[in-house]
Amino acid sequence: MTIQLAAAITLLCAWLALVWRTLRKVRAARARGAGDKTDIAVIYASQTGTAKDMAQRSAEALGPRRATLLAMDRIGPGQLLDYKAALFIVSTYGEGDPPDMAQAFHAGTLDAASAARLESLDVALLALGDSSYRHYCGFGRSLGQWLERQGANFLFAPVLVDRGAPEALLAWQRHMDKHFQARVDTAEHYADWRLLRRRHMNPGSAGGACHELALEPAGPGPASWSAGDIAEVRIPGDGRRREYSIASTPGEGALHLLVRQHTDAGGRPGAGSHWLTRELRTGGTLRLRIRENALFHVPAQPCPAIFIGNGTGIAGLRSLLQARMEQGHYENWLVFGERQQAHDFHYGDLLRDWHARRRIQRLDLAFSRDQAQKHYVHHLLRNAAAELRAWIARGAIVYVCGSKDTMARDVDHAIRDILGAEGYAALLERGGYKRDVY
Ligand SMILES: Cc1cc2nc3c(=O)[nH]c(=O)nc-3n(C[C@H](O)[C@H](O)[C@H](O)COP(=O)(O)O)c2cc1C
Repeated sequence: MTIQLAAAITLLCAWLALVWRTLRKVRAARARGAGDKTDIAVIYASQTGTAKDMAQRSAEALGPRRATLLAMDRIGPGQLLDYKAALFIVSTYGEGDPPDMAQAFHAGTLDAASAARLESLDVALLALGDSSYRHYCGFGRSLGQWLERQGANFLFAPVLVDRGAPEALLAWQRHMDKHFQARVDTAEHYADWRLLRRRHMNPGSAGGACHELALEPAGPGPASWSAGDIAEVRIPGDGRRREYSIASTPGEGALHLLVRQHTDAGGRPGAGSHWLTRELRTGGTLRLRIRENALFHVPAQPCPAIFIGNGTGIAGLRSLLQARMEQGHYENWLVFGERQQAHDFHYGDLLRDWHARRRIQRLDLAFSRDQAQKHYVHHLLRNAAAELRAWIARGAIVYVCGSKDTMARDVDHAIRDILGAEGYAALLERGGYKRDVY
């Protein structure tokens, strides 16, 4: 064989290999449905919807041809290089932990050796948190450090947002404008809502007075929300927003909130709860917006559901139960705790009626001060361990709403003990454990 012929064959082989590789890439991209793939990924990790909302607004500003909006459980660290740029918008939970939807991504980043180097990736980070927590923006910061270690190119320094601070959101808006010519809407879209009625729910209680507020939009158009969503309320003359679980469904004709009067350490009334429960007059208006709490909605399918809560946590559970009634899904188990049955059994008549009519199959109540020995919801769960296992084996979803540092913590320990490490992990894995705790 002459040298020229050998060279020609080598060239032909190289060319064929190139054609084959290109075809394979195109086919793989088609298989991923990536024919219309965008350059920018807007990736969010959110528990109660704030980060998701800001991610949606950022993706909208970039436009669908440039940006793809992705929940963090839809992408792994290994797929980041499918994009030229990744914008991360994440919140922090627990003790500096990631939101539930970020657990798998987070686990992937802990194994730094296996993840790709990210030198070719432009990144930006918006971290939401609350500086009254010890690990302020803990997950956002550790994500930022990981991105840096992988060599990603930060377009601008991470932006940390303390309790929705408008200045920080404006900084994000400015950066997005400068680097992407995208104008993110950071305005808070509050609307006027009118107070229709207010009723005192727990006269004679040893705890703070609890009031139910019934509200309707003051402007035109029907209001819409899903059971489990959160109402953010602005109090006049006070920069901070207050968050309340919505206690009703739109089908009931009004938006209900359960507000407990708070007093600070010096016995002074809390500004927000005081204004809502005392100063706001019937017929008066307040500024409110609804935040979707997508991880705390009822399932569409008729699987069993267990609702666990204490105190004003009954608000979120009540709306979920009402939604279940509207769906005709009656395999419900409610575990509720408060202080005294005579004063603190919020929605007691309704809940007993649902129970009597088998709309709630099982109703377990713990009134801590009705007997000498303290009795709480986690005790009820431990006493019903076998049944809890059976419900969960049948695919039950567990909802927890109420106090984070006491009830939710103790309930979490009880559930772990009852299910064992494997059962607990499996419940998390299938998205069967939903919490709205504060
Ligand atoms: C139970 C709970 C735990 C939280 N833990 C932290 C924390 O450790 N560090 C922090 O900065 N913020 C913490 N936060 C505040 C949230 O990160 C903050 O409210 C954020 O805006 C929520 O965003 P999301 O709605 O997208 O989940 C916590 C909030 C809750 C309700």
